[in-house]
Amino acid sequence: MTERSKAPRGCQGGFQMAIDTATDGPEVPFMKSGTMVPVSQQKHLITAEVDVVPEEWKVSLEDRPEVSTFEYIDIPSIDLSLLETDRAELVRRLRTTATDWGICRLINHGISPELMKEVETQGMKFFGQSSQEKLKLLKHGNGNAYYTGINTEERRHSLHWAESFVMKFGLWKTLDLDAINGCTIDWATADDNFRKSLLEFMIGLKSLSEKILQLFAESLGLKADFYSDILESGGLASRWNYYPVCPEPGEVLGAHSHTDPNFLTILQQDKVGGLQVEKDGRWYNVQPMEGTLVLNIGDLFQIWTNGIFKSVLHRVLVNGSVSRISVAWLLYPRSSQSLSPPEELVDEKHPRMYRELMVEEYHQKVLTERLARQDSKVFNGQNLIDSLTI
Ligand SMILES: O=C(O)CCC(=O)C(=O)O
Ligand SMILES: [Fe+2]
Repeated sequence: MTERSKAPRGCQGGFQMAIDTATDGPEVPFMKSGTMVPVSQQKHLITAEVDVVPEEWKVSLEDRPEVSTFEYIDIPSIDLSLLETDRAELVRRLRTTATDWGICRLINHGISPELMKEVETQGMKFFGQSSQEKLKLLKHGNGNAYYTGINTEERRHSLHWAESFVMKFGLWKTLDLDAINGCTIDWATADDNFRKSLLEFMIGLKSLSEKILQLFAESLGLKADFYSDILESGGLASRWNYYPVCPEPGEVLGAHSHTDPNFLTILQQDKVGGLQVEKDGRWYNVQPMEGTLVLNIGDLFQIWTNGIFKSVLHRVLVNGSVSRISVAWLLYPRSSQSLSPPEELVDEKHPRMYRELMVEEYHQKVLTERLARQDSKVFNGQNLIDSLTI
């Protein structure tokens, strides 16, 4: 094994498998025949280099965003400074948000504007590299850091107008500079100062997550530390998304509608906008607001709360004049975590909704489902969750 292909500590076994499903996100890893074509034999089309959108990349008519029909309703904003002044109100708001929307904007979350700026700047530098440089980072085997942004002629479904860079940092408890070095070793524009900033960012993210997990537990009437083990034996990954300027923005999507198959996602987006969420059958824009983060509930959280919290369906529109970047931080419980809801969430009025399963099994199902799909629709976790209903 060469130095470069060494896996960062902690990224092994069942956890690795679990993390694979979610970090691939909206990406659908199948080819025409249902088998993967080796990367060396694929005909690459780099999204950013395409002038005329090929027909097969276009989304079907019923999935095309009709911009003129959007209503303006903002997603809820949650101000975490309420922690000091009115904790009960904060808990109440978080519960309503997670139940009604599955998504909110976090204000006063504790991560500094300077660190957020650094993440955005470095992300732009990464995607600004030449295609040649980025193609060196295509996924080979079980890599813990890889680039996706190529589309191949073999694919049948309409493709995402996006490039991504995924890093699987491993377990929270072993998250240190070594883990970051392992994931960024081939990131040519990254330097040690940036790696230190990334570690600082993740420390901030952990402290924010600790607070959020406690508040969510309280909002459900559970012990405050009910979810705390996630920040010990669970893990963290991130997906850096780049949406190049698109010559025909109304005909493609940056990400097709999907739910996140992990537990919780914390998203940083730049000021461009494009993220939309579904609520009661309608799509709403998630307006960017400088310095804030977006928090969204994933599939595992919905199952674990007996369906009280909602894994939100979302998608990304692209635009014709400016590129966009976002960074999604993905939280996972350990693979062997049972998703049976605690007894406090089950009673006669609220019987168990889903059959018994563990994180690992859910992620296996996601992988199987993704590999099996041959039509133009991208995998939607809500259908899979529905299939678990008792
Ligand atoms: O770019 C965005 O705003 C959302 C990205 C997303 O949904 C994802 O990475 O799962
Ligand atoms: Fe997502």
